[in-house]
Amino acid sequence: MANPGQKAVLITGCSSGIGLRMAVMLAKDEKQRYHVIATMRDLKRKDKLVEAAGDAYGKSLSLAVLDVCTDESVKQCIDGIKDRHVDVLINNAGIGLVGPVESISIAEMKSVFETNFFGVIRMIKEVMPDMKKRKGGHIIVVSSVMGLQGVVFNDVYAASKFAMEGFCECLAVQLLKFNVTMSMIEPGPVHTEFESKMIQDVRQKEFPGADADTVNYFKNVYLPSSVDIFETLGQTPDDIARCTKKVIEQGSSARFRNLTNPLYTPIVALKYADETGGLSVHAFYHMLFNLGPLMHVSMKAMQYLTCGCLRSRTISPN
Ligand SMILES: NC(=O)C1=CN([C@@H]2O[C@H](COP(=O)(O)OP(=O)(O)OC[C@H]3O[C@@H](n4cnc5c(N)ncnc54)[C@H](OP(=O)(O)O)[C@@H]3O)[C@@H](O)[C@H]2O)C=CC1
Ligand SMILES: CC1=C(/C=C/C(C)=C/C=C/C(C)=C/C=O)C(C)(C)CCC1
Repeated sequence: MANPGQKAVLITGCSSGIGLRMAVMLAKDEKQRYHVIATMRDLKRKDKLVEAAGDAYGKSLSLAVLDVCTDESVKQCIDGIKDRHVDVLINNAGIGLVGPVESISIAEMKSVFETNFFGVIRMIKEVMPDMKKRKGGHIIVVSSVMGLQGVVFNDVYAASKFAMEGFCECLAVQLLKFNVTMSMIEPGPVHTEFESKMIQDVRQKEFPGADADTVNYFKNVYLPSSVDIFETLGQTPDDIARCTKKVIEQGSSARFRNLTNPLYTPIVALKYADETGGLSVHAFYHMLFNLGPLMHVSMKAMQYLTCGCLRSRTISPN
């Protein structure tokens, strides 16, 4: 339970990655400003979190079960919190999906939306009415740069994040009237289980329904480039946790969109440099299919050309 003066912070998806590091960092806040309700869908996966939390476990960090895909689970978790009082809701739980669209079933696509889109909405619907009544609160959503700029072969994942961006962009305006702040965290590639699950998943699949050329472009052109991007630009989950802590500290003056990776910002900026989409579609095509190994160099060049002005538009983890 939060002590007087402490903020109650509820985080979804704390069994690994970004959610786990956010929970630990906030629970170990030097000024003890937060009580963290770290949630996960399966408490059998709690050991890594409990170990990382150390002394904070049972004091400034408590655990609860929460599956964002189930109405009852969400309601039960929020009902279990004293006065249902959540000051900061961090929607972090999410799943990835890559591959040729032809080989992905509609059921698989729906399960991505069920977690990444409806999961967030389910949480917001449960917590927001109390925040509006209290005239205060902060809703944070871990979106992605892929919620702002699509990446080839990530069609469904990007769509689920775009959907959330649209939803939250609408809601942010209404919430302002109730003194409730909405902030999106927009990481680029981050080294977590998200990356290892993606690689493992691709190794197991045979991509039925997709033609040989498409499978070849996916496996032999996209995947090596994606691995390269993770190696060149990848951030740590601690970087994202630090950015998110800053956003919480900024409270009602926090920005709506918070890009965490200045090295990825030029890629997102292409869209705003040419709103017709011509520039981004053709630049991505060129980078992927024409540059190959030289993509590395061209990304570096783009970063040098754009570094100063764009870096000031990201939230720095340092
Ligand atoms: N890693 C990256 O490159 C990037 C990630 N993101 C976003 O960051 C967020 C966190 O991902 P990340 O830490 O990287 O990946 P991880 O796979 O390490 O963590 C995802 C977390 O979400 C949980 N989760 C999945 N489904 C549900 C569910 N139905 N209910 C509750 N929890 C669930 C997982 O729990 P379980 O252990 O039970 O599966 C896990 O704790 C996601 O929203 C992702 O889209 C954004 C940009 C880049
Ligand atoms: C930028 C870029 C590429 C890949 C980007 C990747 C792989 C981004 C991953 C982002 C993640 C993992 C976000 C999670 O939410 C390509 C297509 C290789 C080439 C064209 C330029």
